[in-house]
Amino acid sequence: MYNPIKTLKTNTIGTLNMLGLAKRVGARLLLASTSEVYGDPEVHPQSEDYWGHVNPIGPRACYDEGKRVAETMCYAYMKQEGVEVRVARIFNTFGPRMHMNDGRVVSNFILQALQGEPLTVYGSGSQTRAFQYVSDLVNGLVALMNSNVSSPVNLGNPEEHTILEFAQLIKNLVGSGSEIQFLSEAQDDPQKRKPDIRKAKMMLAWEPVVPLEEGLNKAIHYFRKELEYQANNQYIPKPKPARIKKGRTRHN
Ligand SMILES: O=C(O)[C@H]1O[C@H](OP(=O)(O)OP(=O)(O)OC[C@H]2O[C@@H](n3ccc(=O)[nH]c3=O)[C@H](O)[C@@H]2O)[C@H](O)[C@@H](O)[C@@H]1O
Repeated sequence: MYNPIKTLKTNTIGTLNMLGLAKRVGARLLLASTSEVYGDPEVHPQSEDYWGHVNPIGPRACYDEGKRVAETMCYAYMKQEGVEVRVARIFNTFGPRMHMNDGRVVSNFILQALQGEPLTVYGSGSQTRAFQYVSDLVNGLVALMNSNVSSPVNLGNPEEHTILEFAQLIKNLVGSGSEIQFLSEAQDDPQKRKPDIRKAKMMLAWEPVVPLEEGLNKAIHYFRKELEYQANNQYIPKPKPARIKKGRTRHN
């Protein structure tokens, strides 16, 4: 996490401000919550009624607890002030136009594979994740906002892989000769994660439709183009033309 305190402020004060605004203008509020509210789960797959297993003082705490209190605030405003809320618990998502260098696994592995660098697996790589393509998520968010479901809903793709399998898959799709490098494991890294999406299926008639490989190929295509663009286009800042007042000459 780049800036834990700003992360905490955005999730708490930011959500509080938005709930206040929603109350004033009578808007329906969508909270982009996260699978991280389940922490390092002791229940698998994770359904919405699981309360989670979060270390409140660990390195992920400002994000996880920030999102948990954001959910708490949503339901306080709903009960006390009648604000309409929709809460999506978003599981790992990827796709074109994701940030190249945010350090998450999809962007890291694709960039490493494209550049012939080692793919950095933290720990043994036996931890699991399930990745959904961005357009599936967007369809789920639209369905949720248009529904009358005010309780939290998981949005994710239940196809689960180990991180090592995932590294090998990306390496193959890129056609890369990169090695796989094992680094020390991340502290408090959730060991298993997979959404139970029965609620979204039943109440929103939603489920992911984009197969993992198809989505990854689109993301790889995007990253390849970005790298080419960056290699061919150095950004050279041009000074703004001096604004000279009429009738007066500027002497520097
Ligand atoms: O989408 C989610 O639910 C959450 O996913 C991420 O958390 P995380 O699942 O840990 O995502 P990554 O940082 O992409 O890591 C996934 C796994 O890959 C591993 N990893 C990551 C990067 C890397 O270079 N190598 C590597 O092995 C991590 O240790 C972890 O086990 C984000 O940090 C959260 O913002 C988000 O809410």
